[in-house]
Amino acid sequence: MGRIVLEVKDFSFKYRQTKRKALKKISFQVEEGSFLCIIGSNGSGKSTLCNALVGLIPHYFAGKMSGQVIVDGVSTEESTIAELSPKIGLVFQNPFNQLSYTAGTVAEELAYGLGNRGIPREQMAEKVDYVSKLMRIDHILSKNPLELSGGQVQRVAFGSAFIMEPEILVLDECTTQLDPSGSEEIFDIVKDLNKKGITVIMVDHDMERVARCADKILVLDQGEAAAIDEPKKIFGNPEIVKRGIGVPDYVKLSQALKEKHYTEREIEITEGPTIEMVKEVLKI
Ligand SMILES: Nc1ncnc2c1ncn2[C@@H]1O[C@H](COP(=O)(O)OP(=O)(O)OP(=O)(O)O)[C@@H](O)[C@H]1O
Repeated sequence: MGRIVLEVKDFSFKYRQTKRKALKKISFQVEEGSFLCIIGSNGSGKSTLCNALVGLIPHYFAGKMSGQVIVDGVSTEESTIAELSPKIGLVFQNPFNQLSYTAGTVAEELAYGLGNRGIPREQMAEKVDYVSKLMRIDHILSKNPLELSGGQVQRVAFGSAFIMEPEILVLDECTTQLDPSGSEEIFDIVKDLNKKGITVIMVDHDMERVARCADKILVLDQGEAAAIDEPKKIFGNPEIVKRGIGVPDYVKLSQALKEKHYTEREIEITEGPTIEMVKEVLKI
């Protein structure tokens, strides 16, 4: 087992304005360099958990919390957001929430966090150049961030989180404004970053993608952690699948085949990670 970079211990949170707890006694650990996907139906607490992981809870959102989130050995409650930012960064679900609203250009927007960290100008320019090329926004560096399309803002939002080079990147449904090919492009970047050693925690509704990317999946259900396990265990477990989460097509396929009593010998299976999951569902 690898080094634990993030630990959530018995964590509960209730927003000040609501009666119901948004998160209830959540506990899990994340290994360095792994890829955790968080899934669950609307309102199950996914964004709240993201806010807690990066310290926005308790430092920004008012409410009642108990338990702990420990990032790289340090409790988020006892650190400031600025102290946490080299360790863990969030790409917001709504990319407009990521904008500083003080930068006049995309280049300034990307450099905003670096400026706060006191990075020298020359180094800043190099980082802006690298990240803008990676995110394919180098052609809009001189534009006003408020005049961009939703998809462009999403790329800028991602770039401004990534430019801070956090050890853990938390992505809360970060491609909702992008078309399918733009979305896949961002996920390819995310997978690449993960291969280079960055720990990724990603909220996503696309179960095919979740099954493809995740080392582990955390299922949230009405603020509770219903399960945390490998994709094939999650999608192969009918009890978990009942909890309002979508199911990848190959799981539906393997379940249909199972009902018709097909066996492995009768199905011509090509290679790929999903085959393991088909087998898990078929128990073959
Ligand atoms: N800023 C807030 N103030 C008060 N209550 C909030 C706030 N954000 C979320 N909640 C409440 O917390 C609960 C969990 O919401 P959350 O947004 O974390 O769920 P989610 O799983 O991310 O949903 P979705 O899939 O729709 O994004 C909901 O009952 C929601 O109304």
